[in-house]
Amino acid sequence: MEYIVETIRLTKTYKQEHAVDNIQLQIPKGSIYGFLGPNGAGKTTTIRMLLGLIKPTYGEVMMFNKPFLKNRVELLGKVGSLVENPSYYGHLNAVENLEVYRTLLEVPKERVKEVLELVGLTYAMKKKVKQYSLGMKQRLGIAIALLGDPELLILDEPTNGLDPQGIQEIRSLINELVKKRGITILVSSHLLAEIDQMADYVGIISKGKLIFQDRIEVLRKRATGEVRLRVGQMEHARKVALAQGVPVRIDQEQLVIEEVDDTKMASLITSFIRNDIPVYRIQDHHKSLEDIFLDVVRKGGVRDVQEALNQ
Ligand SMILES: Nc1ncnc2c1ncn2[C@@H]1O[C@H](COP(=O)(O)OP(=O)(O)OP(=O)(O)O)[C@@H](O)[C@H]1O
Repeated sequence: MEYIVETIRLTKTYKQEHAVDNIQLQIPKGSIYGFLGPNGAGKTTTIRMLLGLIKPTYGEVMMFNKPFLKNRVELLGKVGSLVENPSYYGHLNAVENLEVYRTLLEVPKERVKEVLELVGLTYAMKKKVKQYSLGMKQRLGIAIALLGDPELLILDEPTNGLDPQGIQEIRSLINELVKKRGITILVSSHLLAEIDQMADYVGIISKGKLIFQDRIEVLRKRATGEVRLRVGQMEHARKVALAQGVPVRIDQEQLVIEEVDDTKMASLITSFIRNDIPVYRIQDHHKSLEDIFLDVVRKGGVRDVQEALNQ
């Protein structure tokens, strides 16, 4: 597998606190890599190191198979980024704003129109940016990031603060960029649902540690189902189930059974009835990715990830 970005034991320490702790990111070429973690987990610090905005305390960033620090100027020429709020001049319109960056990057004049088209802002290109909505400002930020025709686009929480329509627009834009232009995108978020809808790879960071990294399907596959029963005489019911060889646990006053086939379920219910255990409710419960993510983050360790995913 070809990786556009690979970090080797990347670490950033502030006053002995690990903001980023020994992480090995692997971002495959042509992927949308969702970098997921709760606020304060270390996403922005990692991204800042990837872009050379801050220096790692330890470890290394490899980009396009080259050490970042020794090839910084060349490598940054292939990267576009939107980190925190995009900087623009409110009293200028989108074309004028883009022109400022275009001159700095020394790219052809036509590029301004192309990127406006790409992010869907052509219709508002003559409007002063201070009159833009937050979503439009974010799209302008992405347009600026795209000016240099990057091979890698790094977006730090691009949907933060947007309304559902704005979020949807940014999401389609990201998907389109990968499909049409074949670029690689690293996009961070603290919302799993968002990453789930656009990323094909996911890295989960919690308290500075990368606690999961793989294709998003791997995470999804582990979202196995369970059956939840509300019964009387909970402890008695648990013993009856165990005696039948059905592993169960008690959670929130419910009996929880992992994937169990219909025959086994039927005989379990029959046993409950024979034992005078009332069965009030039976529910099929599919663990959502959000449940898994929260489990993983709450437990926050590599061994625990497996545990949480297998639960
Ligand atoms: N310049 C700094 N000095 C001291 N501590 C810092 C500094 N920058 C970040 N931190 C700490 O590092 C940790 C990770 O912060 P970071 O901003 O990378 O998290 P994040 O995942 O991007 O969260 P958010 O989405 O809230 O920005 C936090 O505990 C933060 O307080």
